[in-house]
Amino acid sequence: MTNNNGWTQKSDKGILIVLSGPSGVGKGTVCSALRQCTSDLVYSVSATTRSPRAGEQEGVNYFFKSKEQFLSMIERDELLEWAEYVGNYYGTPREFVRSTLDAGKDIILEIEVQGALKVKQKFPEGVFIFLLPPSLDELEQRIVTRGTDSMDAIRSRMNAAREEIALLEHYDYAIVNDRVELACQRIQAILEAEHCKKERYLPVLQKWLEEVH
Ligand SMILES: Nc1nc2c(ncn2[C@@H]2O[C@H](COP(=O)(O)OP(=O)(O)O)[C@@H](O)[C@H]2O)c(=O)[nH]1
Ligand SMILES: Nc1ncnc2c1ncn2[C@@H]1O[C@H](COP(=O)(O)OP(=O)(O)O)[C@@H](O)[C@H]1O
Repeated sequence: MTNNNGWTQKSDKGILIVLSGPSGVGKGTVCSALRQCTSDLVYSVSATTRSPRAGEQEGVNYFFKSKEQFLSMIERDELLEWAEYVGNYYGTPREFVRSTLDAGKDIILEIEVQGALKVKQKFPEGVFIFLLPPSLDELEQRIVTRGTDSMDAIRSRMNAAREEIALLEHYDYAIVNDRVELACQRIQAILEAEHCKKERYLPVLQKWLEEVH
């Protein structure tokens, strides 16, 4: 469970966490598990032109948009970042991220690498986590088992996966999703550590430093 490092005075801004990783690695599964055990983490819901999969809900999994609607969101500068991925557009609504961070709450963005790099330019203080599969064979197996993609789409996603993993160096942390609960625990451990960074408590720590000098 994330905490506030035992201080009563909370750092003003929430932490922005970006979780990326190849299609099928288990980002969605790990995020759902995190949702259940980390109540104080807010999830950014993206806009996409991709069609809904069975069971996906508007406003919960994505805001499903036509290409025209998506392009006008770009034009109105409503997206913090956006990217084209395997033939569809995906983007992060900007206002929700801003208001969540301003309210002092942590927010997690589950987005692909190109978008993550754009976010890093705007929020270098964000925490960038890359989720890896135990192996590429296991990754392909997971996409096949999920049963949502055609053979062509699986090939495209595996090609995209290789390109994405090549950009791992831009991330702060690499986590292997061998078992969902372990991957979850690792992300929680990262959040705990980030909450203890001294930079987040400078006004409080300043008083301590004045007392000890
Ligand atoms: N740049 C960007 N990527 C996103 C966004 N939302 C989702 N994605 C990424 O788009 C990719 C495809 O997502 P999706 O079609 O749901 O497939 P899945 O991740 O294989 O289940 C994944 O890597 C997502 O993390 C977004 O708002 N911006
Ligand atoms: N640690 C894991 N071990 C085995 N299977 C997993 C694991 N994590 C996720 N999966 C399975 O892999 C498939 C892809 O997971 P999903 O969350 O849809 O990936 P992503 O959101 O990264 O595309 C799903 O069928 C899911 O149940």
